[in-house]
Amino acid sequence: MAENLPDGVQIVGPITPAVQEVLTAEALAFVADLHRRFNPTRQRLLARRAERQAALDAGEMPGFLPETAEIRTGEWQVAPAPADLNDRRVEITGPTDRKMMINALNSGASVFMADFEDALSPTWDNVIQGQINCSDAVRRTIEFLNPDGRVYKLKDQIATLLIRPRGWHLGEKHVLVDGEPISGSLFDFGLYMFRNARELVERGSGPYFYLPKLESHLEARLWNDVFNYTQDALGIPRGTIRATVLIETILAALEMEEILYELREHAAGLNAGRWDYIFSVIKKFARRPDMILPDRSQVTMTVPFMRAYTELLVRTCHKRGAHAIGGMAAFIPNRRDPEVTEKALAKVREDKERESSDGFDGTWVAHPDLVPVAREVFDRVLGDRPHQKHRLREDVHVTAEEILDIRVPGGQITEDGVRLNVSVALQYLNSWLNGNGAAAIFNLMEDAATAEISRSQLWQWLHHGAKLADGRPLTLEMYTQIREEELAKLGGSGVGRYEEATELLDGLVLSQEFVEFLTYPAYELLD
Ligand SMILES: CC(=O)SCCNC(=O)CCNC(=O)[C@H](O)C(C)(C)COP(=O)(O)OP(=O)(O)OC[C@H]1O[C@@H](n2cnc3c(N)ncnc32)[C@H](O)[C@@H]1OP(=O)(O)O
Ligand SMILES: O=CC(=O)O
Ligand SMILES: [Mg+2]
Repeated sequence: MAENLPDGVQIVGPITPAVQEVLTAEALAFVADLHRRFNPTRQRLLARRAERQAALDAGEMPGFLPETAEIRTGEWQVAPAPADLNDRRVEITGPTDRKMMINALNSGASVFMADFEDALSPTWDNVIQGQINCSDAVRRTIEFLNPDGRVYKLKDQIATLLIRPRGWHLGEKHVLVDGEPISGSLFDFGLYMFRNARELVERGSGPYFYLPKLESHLEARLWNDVFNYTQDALGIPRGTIRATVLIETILAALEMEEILYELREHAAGLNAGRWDYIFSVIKKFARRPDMILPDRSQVTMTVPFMRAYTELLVRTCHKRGAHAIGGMAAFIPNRRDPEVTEKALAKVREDKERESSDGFDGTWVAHPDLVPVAREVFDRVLGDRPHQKHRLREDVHVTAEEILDIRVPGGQITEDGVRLNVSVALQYLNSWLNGNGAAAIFNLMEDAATAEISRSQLWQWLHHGAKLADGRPLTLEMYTQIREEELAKLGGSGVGRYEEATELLDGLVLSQEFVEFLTYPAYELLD
């Protein structure tokens, strides 16, 4: 393969046997073609993100789009769900690690989302091995021998597989097309399609995706164009691909109907991606001294602006015949600590009870031990029905002002909140640099989205000299002292990759400009 590369394609990562297996000349030609066709539009849309950000920085407020009013008032529905995506009451997510994928597929969840995004540190090894694991899962041949001798195999009954490729903003630096990094989205999506689409169709399923971090319906249109082209190129019918879009940016929350409309032939639902949503609220209004969020722990799903967005999501989906899928409660059980587990189960139950009674058709869990509680709660509401789309939620009337009114009643910034953000960000960055994109930190699931909240709050609070509950403003001196103390608690910069994690965090927090994604500078340090 390496000696037979398509014109204009270079591999700049190590050529291991796994790389040779995945990146055949044909596969590379396929993804390079996708990149050449669609990257110019991707670049234009990323530039448009920057323009919209500049307008928000200048004080403009977004709203529902006047130019798409006809889509919102028109009569249309998304395509019906395929049989193996009709009942999605419990969805487990996780990185594309081989053992975890087997555990997730066997977990009793209806769906498993294999994640090349928030939960994955995109090392060269992880993205390539992730493709092999996904292909083996599709063919049901995936097995794993644990160092302790345990053998992992698939059960007869497994979850339906969905794949989450990287967001539009990320590149894959190990493969260059005409001298530039290939789009991470097109690389993950294209390879999965090339290797598995026909096999999935023959098995009576299909290529199913979650689409992350969209900021507008034009970005959904780009995905739709990519889907149509790819299906034609692979000789499978249009509409075979099914995609669930994460509504996890505040700008996308104002374009939910338009996003479903753009993808209507391929749309399988929307998901309320709460963590990136909170991050996006912070990022989009980072320059606004009047739009500062309190401690992360106080921004719960029951604060008014999170209620407004999730209620609108259910109503929008059901009006258009799409599934509404709930998000991730971050509390995770600990098999070695019954008290932690009991608390996690109670918290997750509460979260899933709210979602199911709001009308969601299913939800996410982060750990196999949470599948039973989520299933029990959704079973109680859904019974034998696969979903509850008949609940149109016409009682919901959400205005753009309600989406944008991000005040948290009684919210405060505390020293504990600052410390927690510093410690979580350091621990997560260390984990990510070591190749683990999801980690249990203080009994919570942390991934790229939750870590973004922690580091962006620090930037915002420091940048605006935000007042703590005790009246002190957050200053550079206070941040530096807290960062030193928290780093010392973790063993200091000599441990693991904490030295780089600390430099990264300082860069993100102290920079004059808000860095758009922590993964931009962090990826430069990744193998
Ligand atoms: C904001 C968002 O985007 S949310 C979606 C993205 N985030 C995620 O998907 C996170 C998914 N969750 C995880 O990665 C993990 O649960 C973590 C990192 C939070 C905790 O992992 P661990 O500390 O290893 O958990 P723990 O030790 O309790 O694991 C017990 C067993 O469950 C397995 N397990 C834990 N989580 C998962 C999962 N999500 N999928 C499959 N298996 C899992 C472990 O592999 C382990 O298996 P074993 O007994 O066969 O060895
Ligand atoms: O991807 C999910 C989120 O909450 O972010
Ligand atoms: Mg997310």
